[in-house]
Amino acid sequence: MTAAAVTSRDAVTPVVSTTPLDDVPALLDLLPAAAALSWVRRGEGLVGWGEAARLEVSGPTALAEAAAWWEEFNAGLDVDDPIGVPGSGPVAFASIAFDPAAGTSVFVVPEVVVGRRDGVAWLTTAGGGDPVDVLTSAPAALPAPLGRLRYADGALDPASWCATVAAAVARITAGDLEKVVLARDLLVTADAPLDPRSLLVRLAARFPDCWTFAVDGLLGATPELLLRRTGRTLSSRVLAGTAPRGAGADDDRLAAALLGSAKDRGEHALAVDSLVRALEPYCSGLTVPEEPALLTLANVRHLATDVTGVQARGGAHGRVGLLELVGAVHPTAAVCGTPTAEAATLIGELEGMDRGRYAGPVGWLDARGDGEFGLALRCAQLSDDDPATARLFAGCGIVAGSDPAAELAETQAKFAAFQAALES
Ligand SMILES: C=C(O[C@@H]1C=C(C(=O)O)C=C[C@H]1O)C(=O)O
Repeated sequence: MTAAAVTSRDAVTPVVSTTPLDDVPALLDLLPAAAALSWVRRGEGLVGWGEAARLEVSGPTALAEAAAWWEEFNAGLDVDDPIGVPGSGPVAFASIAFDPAAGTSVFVVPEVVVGRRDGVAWLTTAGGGDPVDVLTSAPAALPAPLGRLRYADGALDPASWCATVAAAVARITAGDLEKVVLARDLLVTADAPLDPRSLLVRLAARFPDCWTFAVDGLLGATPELLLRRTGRTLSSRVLAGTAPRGAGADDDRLAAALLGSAKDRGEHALAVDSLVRALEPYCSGLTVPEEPALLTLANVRHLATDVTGVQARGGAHGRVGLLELVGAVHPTAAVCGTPTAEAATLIGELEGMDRGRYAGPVGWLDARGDGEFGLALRCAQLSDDDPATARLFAGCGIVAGSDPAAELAETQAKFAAFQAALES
């Protein structure tokens, strides 16, 4: 575990201070070009920049270590938070590895956070950040045009990836497992550095129903909410089962076919079951709709189930924190498979790439234990070494009835979400 100390200009107790704001421009427009942090949907949420503290953590106890670090960080603060809503006061943005035991998870406490919730806006500064002029100093110059974009295959070319899907279907048919989510990556290089702020603005405009996120160079707009905690209320939006969009009446036909598809309904049920089974022990009540709904996005349509629960008081699970809950529910069968262990092993065997933080939980948490974590999907990891390059990710659930060519097309439709932001 590596943790940067909380910075404080005068080495006294670090102060975290929240101030109400009357008039705030669009949150994403405030972001500086570098080190953007974001969790925004329909103009509300949080953006941040600067680093008051940072934790990078990996290993079998990564999330427990992160929870202890966050608690310790907050214990040492002098907090002034007259607003007291989820996301005001001290906040950490987090991007957790798909496999937290093997990959690196990143937690960042920004120096500056601007938030908006139910129309109320605020500014929080931490670790010596100067609130004065913070909003007027943030905007940067317009980025250079990206020029020509060059794409290259990631770990597997399309034909090899289709062969891995066929191999997975064979393993499922043989009875080794029920479902596995297989992903692939695509490399993109532009003529000029990729500008996180303009990518986020375009993603948010095209995907208003998604959460537009950025943490430590992982940027995207995810439609899937792994877990939100507000007080004792827990909520989740589970997605699995995907169809392409069509034109005119064709689109309606595709929507009806998705709702009626036994293959997609089965795939979806496995994802909902995995979430519900993991969450149930922590809840005094859980509401699970019997039928999935359709979630229609610009590039694809999903089967969606919104689950809500009330976290139990008292007992062994009464004081469980948000990070522990996130660790308990992740990975659901929406991004891993069923059974979880067999699916995770098969992913390691077949995918041929390191998922890093793709398909891991991404979001934020505050000092009260409220927070929101989505799954890092429809995203790209910007390169640390070359600011003009990024790695895009897309995956799909494979079950007995999966057709490799259709799954490849599904990954292409999912890549298109980020590609539209690069190309517009
Ligand atoms: C794995 C991804 O998406 C997941 C897989 C889905 C599916 O297989 O139908 C749908 C939504 C997500 O849960 C991805 O977008 O990369």
